[in-house]
Amino acid sequence: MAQREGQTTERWAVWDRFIRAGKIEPGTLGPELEASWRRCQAAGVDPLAGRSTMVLGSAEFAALAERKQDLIRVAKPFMENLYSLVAGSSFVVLLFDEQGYLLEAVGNPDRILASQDLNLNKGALWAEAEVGTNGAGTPLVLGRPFQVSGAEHYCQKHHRWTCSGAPIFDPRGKTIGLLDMTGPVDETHIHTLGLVMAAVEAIQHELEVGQKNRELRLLNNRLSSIILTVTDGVLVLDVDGVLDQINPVAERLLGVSSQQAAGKRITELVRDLGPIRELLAWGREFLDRELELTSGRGTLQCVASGKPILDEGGVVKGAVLFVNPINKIKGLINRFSGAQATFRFEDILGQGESLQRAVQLGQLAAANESNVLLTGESGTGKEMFAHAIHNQSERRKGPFVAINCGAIPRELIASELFGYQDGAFTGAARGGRPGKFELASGGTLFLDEIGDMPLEQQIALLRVLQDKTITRLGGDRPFVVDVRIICATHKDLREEIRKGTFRQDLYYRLNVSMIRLPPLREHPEDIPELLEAFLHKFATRKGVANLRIDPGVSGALQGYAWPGNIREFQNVVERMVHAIKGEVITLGDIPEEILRAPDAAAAVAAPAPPGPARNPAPANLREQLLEEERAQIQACLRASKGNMSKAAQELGMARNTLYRKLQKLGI
Ligand SMILES: Nc1ncnc2c1ncn2[C@@H]1O[C@H](COP(=O)(O)OP(=O)(O)OP(=O)(O)O)[C@@H](O)[C@H]1O
Repeated sequence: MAQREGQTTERWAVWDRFIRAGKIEPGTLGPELEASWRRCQAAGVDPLAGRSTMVLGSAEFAALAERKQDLIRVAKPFMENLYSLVAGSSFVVLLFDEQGYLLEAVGNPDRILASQDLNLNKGALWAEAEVGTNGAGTPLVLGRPFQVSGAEHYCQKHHRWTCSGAPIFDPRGKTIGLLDMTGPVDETHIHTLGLVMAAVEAIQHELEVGQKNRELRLLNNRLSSIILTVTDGVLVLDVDGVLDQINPVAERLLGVSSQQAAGKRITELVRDLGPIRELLAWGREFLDRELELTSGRGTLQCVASGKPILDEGGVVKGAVLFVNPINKIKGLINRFSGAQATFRFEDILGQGESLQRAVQLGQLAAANESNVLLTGESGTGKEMFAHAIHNQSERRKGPFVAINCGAIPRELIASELFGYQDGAFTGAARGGRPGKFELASGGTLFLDEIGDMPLEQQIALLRVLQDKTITRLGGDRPFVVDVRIICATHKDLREEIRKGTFRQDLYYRLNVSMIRLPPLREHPEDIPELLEAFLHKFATRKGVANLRIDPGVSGALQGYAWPGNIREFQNVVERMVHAIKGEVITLGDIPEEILRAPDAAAAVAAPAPPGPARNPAPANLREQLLEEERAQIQACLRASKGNMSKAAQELGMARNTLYRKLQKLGI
């Protein structure tokens, strides 16, 4: 005690010398204290005062306390704990904010301080520049724990105290407050600062845990809302394969609520457990594997991906499965691969009898489920009919999948049609792949160029048509498929049967409804309508309005045999629209090769459709054109019963021009 008093007196002498003469003998004061005193001096702190004059009003303090509520809530129990160690003494435990405003006090500050009226109240500022070197303001300036005892305080009125303060930091190292223990100077003990530091450590830890908990709650909320809103079925498993949680989509797929599912084993729900076992045992994730889920409504084929849940050490703690019914995937594939029927019967142009007969048969076929065989030359509209039949059938909401049997290498047809299992052959995609039959399930499969299908695939196709099941290449289980077949061919299948390249039994299976599409040369009466429609289509695309057709153009086109049928016709019209300069399509715009063709030349010379056979009557082009013009004018004159004005108007020319032409053409 005598030694401490001695120290106090000595310190007081140092202080006194400094206050009076601004001098400190070397080695008589620690460097932090010396620097602090000099700061106080420079700030003009009155060494004889020491009363806080910066006190927050009640509203300001309420706002500050609200901002600091987390700190106060967490620190308070630790302050009480600290106080309990010195209860009965005159110590107080004080909590400040990062600027030095007093936030909270435990113990009774008045007992040692009130008599001095120093304003150690909540909301009072105890920064160094306000009340000189002290156990709150100075550690805040230093940024580390610090003890100020007796005459180490810059203001004399504080010389009766000992203050031990330690700043409180947030996890990123930012000062957020300060904890201080203040008591009578004669009870100064270096351990007091240690106690304060330990309490600060605990407060910081608690704040960090609170922050982490808040972050975890937020993360958990985010994850929950993702799981609740994703369109995949999500199943969360523990490491033993027991369901922890499922999302609403999985509830629908499995036909059970999340509560009913919790606790179930995945073994009760999935047939082929291979990938899930590896996932839970080794954390080996998998992507887009096919799984069969046993739901309340039976077996559901799904595509699933699995991810392990790992702890920090990389140990598997569970797994998440994302599942989608395979039909949904197929629907998406079909949508984005264009596997949709675009045409309807309304899009099929032509009122000619032969075409209309085909349309009627097509509409009949759409009304039932029987297989359809479309025959006809290339470009006659077989695929268009297949679309239209699908779109008018009960299956219109299902997929329309087309495959051209003539365009796929023979050895790939089977895998294209029936799909294959994982590892079925070298080069097969991992996880296997569904075939067109599976993709078309619930809809229509259009087998184009069926006449080109190799015999061995014809046998397989026949089997599918009989059993309504398919087995993937390399697979051992047959799947039920619900597919309507529409076939098309430009070949004469009876002839192919005779040659032995097409199976008769398959022919009868497919040929339940046979629709023959006439070649265009058999319905040239539809050419004006087709011409009008295609011209309009391509002119609109080109941005040309009011495109007109010269008389005679239709007739010339009607005369050509169109071996490529409506497709060829459409292409020619497109070329003509691209080539024209003005707004009128004239005979001169028709491509040479069409006008030169024997049939067209004959038609121009004597435009009298229809009929498949034409007399070839080659003539030079100029003469043909003149002949055509002559025929048109004569027809107009007949129609107007010799009325020149009416005929000229009909022909789109002035009366004088018509007279001139009559003369020139010798009419
Ligand atoms: N009656 C029609 N009305 C309008 N456009 C048609 C008509 N018939 C065919 N087309 C058009 O002709 C083109 C060829 O038709 P589509 O592909 O259906 O013929 P296809 O008989 O299946 O030919 P291929 O045997 O060569 O595959 C398409 O652009 C189609 O839109």
